[in-house]
Amino acid sequence: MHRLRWTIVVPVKTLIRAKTRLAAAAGPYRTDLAVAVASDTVAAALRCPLVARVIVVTADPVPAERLRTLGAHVVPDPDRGLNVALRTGAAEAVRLSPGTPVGALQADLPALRPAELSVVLDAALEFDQSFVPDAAGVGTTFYGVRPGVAFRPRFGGESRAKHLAGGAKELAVDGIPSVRRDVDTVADLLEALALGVGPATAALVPRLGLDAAARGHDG
Ligand SMILES: Nc1nc2c(ncn2[C@@H]2O[C@H](COP(=O)(O)OP(=O)(O)OP(=O)(O)O)[C@@H](O)[C@H]2O)c(=O)[nH]1
Ligand SMILES: C=C(OP(=O)(O)O)C(=O)O
Repeated sequence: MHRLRWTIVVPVKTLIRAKTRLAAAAGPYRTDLAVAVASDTVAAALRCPLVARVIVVTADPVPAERLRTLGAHVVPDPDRGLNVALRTGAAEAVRLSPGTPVGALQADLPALRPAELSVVLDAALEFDQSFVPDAAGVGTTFYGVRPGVAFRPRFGGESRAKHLAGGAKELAVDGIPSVRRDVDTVADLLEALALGVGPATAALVPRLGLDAAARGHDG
């Protein structure tokens, strides 16, 4: 059966405020790590056959340039919070390709597998609004809508409950660990490494103090 291809909106925080929970482990490489995980996320999304376009929303010129080079379309972030950034990206998606489904994907999924994203996007076409909970079962890593349905992301904090309350369908979570593995802490990063991260994150990992951090407070 013919399947619609998606526009995926990826929000990328200004680097000076990014990945603060990994600051102790990453030290001077904190901003490099934020760019690396976003690069691996965007590159994997662009390799997914059900993705027609990736729109990055950021106010920061450094990830903007890097992610544009990978093939993303970049739009400026109005800097009024994550959900405003996502709605800005979704409005651009509708402007560029009316009638296509639009999804929001967190930027910190360095183990993302294109085939697992395909499973999610295929399932998401069955529902007006749907989402994937993060690995902890508290937050959200993907939220999407069918063409013509209002795009109402509710990311931030306990967003799994917020998306359920907003009427979005929680998609089946089996077999998609790479879509759910967001990386906020050292423990998350170690789990992503066990799944297998993309090349940008893999290149940076030897420089991070992961062994010390895993033994210490943040693990
Ligand atoms: N464009 C944009 N992206 C945001 C904003 N706030 C958060 N994000 C993105 O949303 C996702 C989740 O962000 P957070 O967990 O809040 O922040 P983080 O930088 O990953 O980590 P912490 O600093 O440790 O909270 C990441 O993809 C961020 O890049 C925002 O105001 N604008
Ligand atoms: C913003 C969210 O994620 P994080 O856990 O990265 O803060 C969220 O899950 O809604």
